[in-house]
Amino acid sequence: MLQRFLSKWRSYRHRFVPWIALNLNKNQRTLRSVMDDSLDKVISDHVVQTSLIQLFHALFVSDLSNQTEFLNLLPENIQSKYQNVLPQSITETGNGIKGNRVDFNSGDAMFETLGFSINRTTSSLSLAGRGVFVTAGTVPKGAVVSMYPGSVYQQYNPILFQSICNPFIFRCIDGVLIDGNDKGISKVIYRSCSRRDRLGPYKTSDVTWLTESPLNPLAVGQYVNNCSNEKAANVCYQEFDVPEAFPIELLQYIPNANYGHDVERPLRCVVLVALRDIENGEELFSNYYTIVH
Ligand SMILES: C[S@@+](CC[C@H](N)C(=O)[O-])C[C@H]1O[C@@H](n2cnc3c(N)ncnc32)[C@H](O)[C@@H]1O
Repeated sequence: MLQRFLSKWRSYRHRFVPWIALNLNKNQRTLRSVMDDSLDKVISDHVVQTSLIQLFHALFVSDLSNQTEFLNLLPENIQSKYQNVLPQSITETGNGIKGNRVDFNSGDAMFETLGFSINRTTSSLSLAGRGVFVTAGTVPKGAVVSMYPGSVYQQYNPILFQSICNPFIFRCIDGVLIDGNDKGISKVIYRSCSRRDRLGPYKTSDVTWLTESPLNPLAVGQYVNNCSNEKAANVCYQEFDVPEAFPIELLQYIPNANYGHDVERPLRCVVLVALRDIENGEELFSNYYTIVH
């Protein structure tokens, strides 16, 4: 009996630990099955990376006047990438760049770059709290539509206290956990890990997903609700490890930070990918269970 339970438990590689524990025998029709770990990804890492860089670049450029101090500290070859896109209110002084505040709207940057916007509001499911909706444009099939923010725990990191009554613990296919709770102890831990990992003046992660107005508008994926028999999944989760070559000036929009200070592998992110075209006004639904056979 115990053996059967353990083997079933191990085959649930993905998603929400407490939710799965409570619903193991319910709603079998909402299970997602993949035949092998390697078949879990529906788009390539290259496509994920290109799409994130495209959006983060737009966020950086539309906020350039607030980035001047940071930009001035970057190597010249990186600074020169932004010379052509400096807004008019920014004036060059020698090698450095000085500027006045320009209005910054990350939602606009998202719409202009990706062709859609998303936001959190009351779910269309009763008693499900908030959910994430497409609020402008259409999300094309295969697009990165959201990111799952939070502290990243390796299998050997302790997470007991943070996980008590916490519905936001996401389990990756390899057992890495991401705590996307924006309240309580989870919030305090994320802030301190993010601050710890700064490379001098360079932020390596974003903390604004802990607020109602994240700088990176994709970083609301922890609010996506589970599909049901009536509402099929229109997005799925996919792991993405941030490569070393990721532009340093854009790391500030990554909504994840390692819990441990000595992690030797690349930073884990999780993105949500559209399984079909998703129209303006539709709520995003994922699949909280994935079975790997
Ligand atoms: C990761 S959170 C999602 C965000 C949540 N809706 C909120 O506003 O905090 C997971 C929790 O959302 C709720 N939830 C998700 N999908 C649901 C569904 N299909 N029906 C009812 N509740 C759901 C459950 O309370 C679950 O523990």
